Order: sequence, then structure tokens, then C-alpha cells
Amino acid sequence: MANVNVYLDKQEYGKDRVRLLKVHKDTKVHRVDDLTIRVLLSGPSFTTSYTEASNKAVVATDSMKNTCYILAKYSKVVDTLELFAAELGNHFLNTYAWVEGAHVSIIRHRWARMIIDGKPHNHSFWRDGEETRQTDLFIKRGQNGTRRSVEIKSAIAGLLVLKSTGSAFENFVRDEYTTLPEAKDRIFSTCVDSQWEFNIPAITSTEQVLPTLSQVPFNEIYDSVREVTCKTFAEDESASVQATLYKMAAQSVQNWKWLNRVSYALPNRHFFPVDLSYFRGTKNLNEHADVYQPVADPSGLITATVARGVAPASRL
Ligand SMILES: O=c1[nH]c(=O)c2[nH]c(=O)[nH]c2[nH]1
Repeated sequence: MANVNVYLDKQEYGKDRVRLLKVHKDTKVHRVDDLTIRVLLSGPSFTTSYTEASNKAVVATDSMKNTCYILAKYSKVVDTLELFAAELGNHFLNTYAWVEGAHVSIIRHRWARMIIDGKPHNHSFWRDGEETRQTDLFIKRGQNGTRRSVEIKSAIAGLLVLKSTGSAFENFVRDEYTTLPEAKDRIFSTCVDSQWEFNIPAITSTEQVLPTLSQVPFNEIYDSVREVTCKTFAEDESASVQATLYKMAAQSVQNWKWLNRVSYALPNRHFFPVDLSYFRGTKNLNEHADVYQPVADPSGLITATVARGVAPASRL
């Protein structure tokens, strides 16, 4: 090996894909939280585990998995992903003095209550889609070791939607590369990924992590972003995916002082009207279209982030 200087630039380690189902049995109307958790720890103390094969500071990832189950057993906040992630992360900082940062990501899988004979069932659920709710939290020690600083981003992933009218795409660049016809009325279908970044109040001590974060209505914000996404998708007379995306993101930043930035990634899943003129001159294009061919690949991909405040001059 050539004698070239190298150094360990970054490291984080932990357990991924910890699967856990919490059943809330406080009343006979049970609720369930089906979670996939990732916990990653970091700090300079872990350097020698990489560079000198020393496991002295290493908390086994198996123990991290066990901790997820124990905290889920005793926690009062499993149903608020952001608070449960904070509780887990703070636990690792409180328990192991040499851990500087904990990165906790939680995915919640859907279980909707069954309706049986027209009534919500007490303890039976069905998977009503692959959409997930997610949170990504990073908690680290502050200056004096007892302060905590927390960054939280939450998300909706995989919300698959389609509207059969109320979408157009016209007046785009036409040149020698263009074959796409102008569309006054087209299908709009996308699989929504949306992420929102929280404005978190300062946390003054280890004991204040949950009380401080509890001021933020995480569950209401999730419900609201999802509602705004669906309502805007359904009601907007869409001029393009870009224009509809911006309306969705702007509303949530305006609705919630707790949100600094809202991002969307919207694939444009194309459905093109099939030219049926080969059969007796059948009309199925433009205003005659009602038979479409879904196109699996390629899709458009429209992404943007809307932030609170006034754009810096350089961005205008
Ligand atoms: O809403 C759209 N935005 C685009 O940028 C685009 N490009 C394209 O081919 N179709 C669409 N649709």
C-alpha cells in the first residue's frame, strides 16, 4: 500500500430495520403502531473502533435493538413518531456519556381500522396502501453537555394518487425535439413524497427534551400536510405538476409556524391516450380520450422546496 495519509472522516453506526408493533390497549378500542426503526450513534469515542479495532466504547447494535423494545414498552408517546424518536435518541445520550449524537429514523406502516357491518371494528385492521409516515431526528449534546440540540424532518412517502381530469400541460417549449402534444385535459397521477423541516424551540436540559418538543403538534401537522396535499391535488385546475406542487408546499409553510421548509418530489406518472384510429377511425385523442395507456417508465420527476421568508436577492 502506498504511504498516503488518510483519516476517518465520518462515522455513525447502529441498528437498522428494527421492526416493532405496539398495541395500545388502554381501551377495548385498540390502536396499533407498526414501526421500522433505525438508530445510529456517533461521537469521537467511536473512532478507535474503526481505526484500532477497539470495541471498548461500542454499545452493541443488538443492545440498541433491545432498547427500542424496552422503550416502546414503557413509552407514553409511541403514537407520535417524532416524540418517540426523541425519547429514544435522548435515552442513548443520557445512558452513554461518550455518545455525542443519535440519529433516529422511524417509518410507520399503515393499518386502517376495518369497517364491519358499517361500524369501525375494535381490534381489526387492514393495510390500505403502501404509503408511510416517517420521521428523521438528530439529537446531539449542546455546549455544557446537558443541553440538547434537535433537528427533525418528517415525511409522507409513497402516497399514490390519480385524477382523471382537471390537469393540463400547454405552452411549453416546442422545437425540433418536441413530439408531446399540448394537453388541455389529461390524467395526473403521482406518488407523493413530501418532507417538512421543523422549527424546534431551544432545549435547555436533558429533562426538557420531551416537554419542549411536546409543544409542537406533530400529529396535527402530519394530518394537515396530508390533507392539504390531497385537497390541492383534487381541487387545483393544474397547469403543470410544478404549479400544483408549489401550491401544496406554500400552504403548509403558511399554515404552521413550526415549519421552516416543505419539500415535494412528485413523479409524473404518464397515462397517454391510445390512438385507436386504426379501428374504424375510432376517436380517442384529445377531448375524445377515455382509454389510456399507463407508461411505467420513464416518468417525469418534479421536485421543489418552499421555505419561509423572503428569497435572497441571488435567487430572484
Ligand atoms: O406537468 C408537467 N410538467 C413538465 O415539466 C412536463 N414535461 C412533460 O413532458 N410533461 C410535463 N408535465
